[in-house]
Amino acid sequence: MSNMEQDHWTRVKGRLRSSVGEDVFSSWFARMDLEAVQDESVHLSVPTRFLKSWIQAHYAERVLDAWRAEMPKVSRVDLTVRSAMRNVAPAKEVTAPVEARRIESTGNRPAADIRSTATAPVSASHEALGGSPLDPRLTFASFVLGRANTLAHAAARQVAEGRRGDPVMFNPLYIHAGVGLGKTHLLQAVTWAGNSNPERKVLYLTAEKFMYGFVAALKTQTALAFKEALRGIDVLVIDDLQFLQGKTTQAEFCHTLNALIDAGRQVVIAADRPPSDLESLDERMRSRLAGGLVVEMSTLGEELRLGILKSRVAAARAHHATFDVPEPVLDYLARTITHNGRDLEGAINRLLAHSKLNATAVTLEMAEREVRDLIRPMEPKRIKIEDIQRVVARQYNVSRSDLLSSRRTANVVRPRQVAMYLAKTLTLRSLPEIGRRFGGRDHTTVLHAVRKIEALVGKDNTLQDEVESLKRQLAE
Ligand SMILES: Nc1ncnc2c1ncn2[C@@H]1O[C@H](COP(=O)(O)OP(=O)(O)OP(=O)(O)O)[C@@H](O)[C@H]1O
Repeated sequence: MSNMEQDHWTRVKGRLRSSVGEDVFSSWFARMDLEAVQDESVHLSVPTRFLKSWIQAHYAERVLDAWRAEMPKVSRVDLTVRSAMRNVAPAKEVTAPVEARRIESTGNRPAADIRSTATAPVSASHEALGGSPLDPRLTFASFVLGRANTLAHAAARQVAEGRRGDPVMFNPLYIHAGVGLGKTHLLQAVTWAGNSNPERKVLYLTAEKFMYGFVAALKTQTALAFKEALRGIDVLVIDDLQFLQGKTTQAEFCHTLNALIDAGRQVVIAADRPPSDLESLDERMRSRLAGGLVVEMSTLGEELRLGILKSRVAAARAHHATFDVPEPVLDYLARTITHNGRDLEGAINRLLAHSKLNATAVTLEMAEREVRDLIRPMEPKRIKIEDIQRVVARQYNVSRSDLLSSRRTANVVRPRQVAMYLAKTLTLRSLPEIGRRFGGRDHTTVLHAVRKIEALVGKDNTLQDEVESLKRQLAE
């Protein structure tokens, strides 16, 4: 690779860093390498499939924009997985991405490596069907109930307790929530409980396992057997659906889902967003997913956080009888570690490690010191395109369907352009996706709107005030 290409690459990284911020950059782009620049194509590589699919789903356009700003002739960016090119280790690759995600998303090894290592026998049928590994601790018994998850829990229980041949009440059951709010816990609880009935077969697969299991099966010509196996089960549980990538895999997923639902089998799905936001799936698929019961688990309230902490302490005490965390310390942790369940678990693991290794009792002072980095500022609210359309429609006194319609009168055109501009600047959605969400418009229409409002905001104080006010309303 020439020095000039290396210079370009350094500058592209600089652009990416300033466009996404240091944290995002170091999480997703720090391990990205430039392989080659050929004519109009740039070849980049990353070390894991997980990074590849994440970058493709969330940052493809930004990477391309950064290259275009540097080298206008670039029209495409190809992303490959380094390990896959240099060494083939299929068994590892299936599980590695999940591990990577767990660690990257917390910056804190989940186990703190002192959690219980006891493994209950995994259901034979689950194993035989090639299900993803199950954590024996993630059961209904250890799932703490609160306002955030009552409905999801009730629906999950209902599915788990169903019997072969029972009419299926809601299909699919689709649970969505932000990172670390208990989706995997609930789905694995369904799997454990469902498989405790010898009559039923419940299969838990991460979307990655579905993808790689399926792709591997295709390569070894056993796709039919894989599909048959899937169809022979009573409940299919799919975790992290947002990672389902690739046209063939998605088409297969749709066939499997349709076949199962039509045959009266239950499907349970979890993802980090509602079906309507799963951009990479086609419209028919999204509506099929939304056609059962869609339940959101919201952020963990303080009481629920306290409950989770207490259950973690109780679980730790089963192996470390002298371990104790005084009430005021638990209250302090529940009040300050607001982010997700994984951080709560990490906090208890650290206190346990510290008190064991130093043979000291847990105090408030120790807790404050040990968990300092888990206390994060509140993340800005994730803004949805629907929210933007609602707030803009209200401000300009038009209806949301006006914004999505083909009407071209001035009182509708300007609000529509403002809404598109906000969708581009406040969300990570791509131009084609925004176009689709605004009544199926072309991406060039969105680009035109974004540029127009960008230019006007610089000159027109009234519009600038309106846009600022909309941003404030959306942040509330
Ligand atoms: N209601 C709850 N009761 C008990 N533990 C919980 C609860 N909610 C979350 N946790 C714990 O928080 C941790 C993270 O939860 P989990 O892995 O289920 O999150 P997730 O929503 O699947 O996250 P991701 O989006 O990263 O996959 C786990 O240790 C889990 O046991």
